[in-house]
This record gives sequence, C-alpha cells and structure tokens, in this order.
Amino acid sequence: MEKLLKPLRDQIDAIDVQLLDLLNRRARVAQEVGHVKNKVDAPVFRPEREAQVLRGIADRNPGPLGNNELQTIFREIMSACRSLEKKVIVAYLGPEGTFSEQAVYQHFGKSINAIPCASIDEVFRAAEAGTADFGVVPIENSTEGAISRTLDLLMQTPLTISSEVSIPIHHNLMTLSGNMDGVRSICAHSQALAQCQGWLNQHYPNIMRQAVASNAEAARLASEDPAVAAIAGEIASQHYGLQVVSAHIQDEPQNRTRFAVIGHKETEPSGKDQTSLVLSVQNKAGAVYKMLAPLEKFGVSMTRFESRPAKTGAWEYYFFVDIEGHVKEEKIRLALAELKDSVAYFKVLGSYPI
Ligand SMILES: O=C(O)C(=O)C[C@]1(C(=O)O)C=C[C@@H](O)C=C1
Repeated sequence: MEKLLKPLRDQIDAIDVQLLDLLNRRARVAQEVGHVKNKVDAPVFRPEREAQVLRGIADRNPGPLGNNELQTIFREIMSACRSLEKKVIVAYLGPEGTFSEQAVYQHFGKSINAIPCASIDEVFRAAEAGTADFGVVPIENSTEGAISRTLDLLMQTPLTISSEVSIPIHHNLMTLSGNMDGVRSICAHSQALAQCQGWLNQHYPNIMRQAVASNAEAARLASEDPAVAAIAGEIASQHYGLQVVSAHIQDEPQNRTRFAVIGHKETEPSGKDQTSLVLSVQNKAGAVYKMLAPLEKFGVSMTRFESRPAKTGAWEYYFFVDIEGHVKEEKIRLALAELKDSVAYFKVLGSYPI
C-alpha cells in the first residue's frame, strides 16, 4: 500500500507548496489593502466584501469539495489576511463555550480577539464604548422566538447591525460520568430548558430543572458536581470535560439561532442585502396596514415582522421589520422616505448581506 501512496502524497506535497505560495501572495496583497485603508482611516473589516468573496467561491466551485467546507476554509483565509491589517476585537455573550462564541468564529474566523461578556447589556456597552470593534448578540431563536433584551437594546443604541449570523442549535444532555445515576438537577439557560421541554418531560419528568445564566455556566456547575446534569452545546462539553448522555435533545430538530453583529460602521451594499427597521404607529384601526403600504407601493419584500409591547400599558407596539434590499438602493430609499413620514417611530437598525 505504501508504494501506492507515495506518488499520491508527492502530488499533495507539490500542491501544498503552490498553495503556500498562493496564500502568502494573497496575504501580501491584503497587507497592501491595509496600507491603503490606513491612509484614509477606512474600516478593516468589510462584511459586504467578505460576503461577496464567499458567494463567489460557492458560485465558481466545480467540486468535489462542498460549498460549506470551502466557505469555512476561505472564511479562515480572510480572517488570517485581515489580521495582518488589524486583529478585530469582538465582544460576545460569554462565557467561553456558548453558542454565541460559535457564532463569533463562524462569522469572523479564528484570527480575532474574542472577548466574553457577562450579559447582553455588557456586549452593547463594549461595542458602544469602542473597547470592542463589534459585538455579537443573539436576536432570535427559531423555536422560542425573539430575544427581548437584545431587541430593547437595539432600539436605544447608536450602533448599527452590520451583519447577521445564523447557526444550528443542537442541545446535549451531559454529566461528568456520562450517565444520569445520582443526578438531582438539570441546569441550563432558560431558553435551552424551554427548547428541550418536550424531551425532558418524556425522559426525566422527575428531575428538577434549574435555570442558570448560560449553558456554559450549567456545564461549569456540572463539571464540579456529579449530581448536576447540564444542557449545552458540544463545545461546552469539550471545554468542561463532560460526557454526553444524550445528543440533540432539542424538541425542534431544525432549531437555529440568529445573531446580530453590531458595530459603529455601516455595511456597504453587497448585491444581496436586507435592512432591519423598528417602527411604531398610533393605536388606531388600519394603522399597521397603512404603515406597510409604502413597501407594497415600491415592490419591497418583507421577510420578518415581529411585534414587541411598547411598555406604555396602552396596548401599543414596536414592530421589528426586515425587508429585502439595502438603504442605499433607490427603491428602498424612496420606500423608507415615504414610510418614515407616516409612522410615529422610525429607526433603521442596519443594512447587511444575506
Ligand atoms: O478587500 C478588502 O477590503 C480586504 O481587506 C481584504 C479582505 C480579504 O482577505 O479578502 C480582508 C478583510 C476584509 O474584511 C475584506 C476582505
């Protein structure tokens, strides 16, 4: 066998030499880009450009490598090249081992400084104060709906949404021993407990459930106490030395969470974008219908519509609306100008690639 492998491995070695040369050539060009940007104080991280590069890879890919795998590789190549210009600092809802951390690396690649924060509020503060270039916060879960704290803070912040990341959420039940002998409580973030409640009711109806600050915190508790089981993602089990008792216990197999990347910089059009808005209208018959009329008039598609109580006690609502297109596109500009005139509250949260 070794005899057959040798010439094939020689081919791989020769290709790797070429890849090495090409990667470093690419990195040197990125350094030049960095010098050009430096002169005019332009942002290093350009989400619209990275989205275009990744789309281009998928469009031109002849295989046999899959688009997802190639995009993961190119994400890391860009992350490494970008770090030669500047290592971006990203604040996220920690501790380490959470799905938020996974979202951070999926979006920015590994060549960054990732800073775990204790709360969603702290992520906003870090990005607002400039301690971090960007913040990553959960915005919506496909099973449990909106993350209300994030929506409330998005309304108040001067930051804009510069990108969005969506990741599959797979929950696992884990303990130190890998079985449930002697376990008296199951700990997780309240969202995770809610996302697994059907499974828990069926399999462990008599074990107490306890909501804690994060799934990673639950994993940390389980790593210190054999009577505690945690529900968390795979990274947390590795991080805290736990064994998975049951994998993929979420009630909804397609469970996903969307994260917003927030920062001071607005994202330029990438050719395939969406815009997030917050709107409200007076509490009158037909007001919501009228609010949306300009979108229909200019042929703008709405991809999300979510209402939140305005906390006035008067049955008034804020509407979180996503539309297709970028604020810099003529059609969107016209539709929003008209919409703005007809509503009581109007805020553009950001335009970013989809
Ligand atoms: O095109 C740029 O602006 C670059 O800085 C290069 C590059 C890349 O490696 O392709 C790196 C960082 C940016 O976020 C976008 C792309």
